[in-house]
Amino acid sequence: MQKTILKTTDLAIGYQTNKATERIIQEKVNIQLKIGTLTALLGVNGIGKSTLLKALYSGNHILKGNVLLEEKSISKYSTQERAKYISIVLTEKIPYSNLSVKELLKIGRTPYTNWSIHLTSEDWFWIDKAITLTNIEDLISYKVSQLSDGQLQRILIARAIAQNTPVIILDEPTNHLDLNHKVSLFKLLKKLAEEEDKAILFSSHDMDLSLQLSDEIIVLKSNFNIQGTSDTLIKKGVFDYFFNDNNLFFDRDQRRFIVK
Ligand SMILES: Nc1ncnc2c1ncn2[C@@H]1O[C@H](COP(=O)(O)OP(=O)(O)OP(=O)(O)O)[C@@H](O)[C@H]1O
Repeated sequence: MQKTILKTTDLAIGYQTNKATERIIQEKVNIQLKIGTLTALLGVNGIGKSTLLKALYSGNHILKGNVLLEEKSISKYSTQERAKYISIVLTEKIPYSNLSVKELLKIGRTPYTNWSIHLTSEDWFWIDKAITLTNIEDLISYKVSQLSDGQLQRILIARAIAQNTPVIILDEPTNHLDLNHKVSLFKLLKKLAEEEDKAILFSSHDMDLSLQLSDEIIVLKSNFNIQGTSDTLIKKGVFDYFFNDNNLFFDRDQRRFIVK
């Protein structure tokens, strides 16, 4: 039985639009992230995936309920303490473009080095491991500003691996990658989850690959959320009306969407 490291309890997420008004994006969200498990977060544009990911790693945008990391409320962790548990890979452009790739990877170790310039052998161990696992040896001396979007994506994932946290959260990690790199990234994340005992959660619009390669899937719909294996969710018909579009049909046998 895999250990649950992060879970939500009747979580409602959203935004304070003005002093008196809250805009609820999702509510009654009860999900779990388990060690050794690769979990995909799926849902149509604007349904609340990024908002949920932010709530999970930072405690922001929580309107009701709780996010529990190791049974303790996420808001009770200091930023530094939390960074030893959760690393995050976001889609937004990063403000480090003058750094070299190696310097960016060193930033992954700051929860342990406290911004000291002296890295220990353990710090170097994790940086080297991240470089090897993500296959970025040839990019190490590049400046971040010289990277393509797809290369930057891999470097940011390497930084998260260097941070060596039990939980890794990624917001649309495959969105700049070609099919070949998408598949190798999915396989890398799966390997990391299984062999390094990590709980990995990523949001994605790559439905077919997510259904094929994830251990668990969380689906957000309007006023509804559900978690399970892809087999369970397919059998329950969760994907049948996913897009609310008559041109798109989910073929349960082929486990993929087909354009009519
Ligand atoms: N700062 C904000 N204030 C108010 N509403 C916001 C804010 N940021 C996002 N939203 C709204 O929250 C909803 C969910 O947005 P979110 O970015 O979480 O969706 P998403 O599922 O990640 O979408 P996508 O797949 O398009 O990236 C959207 O309706 C969006 O307009």
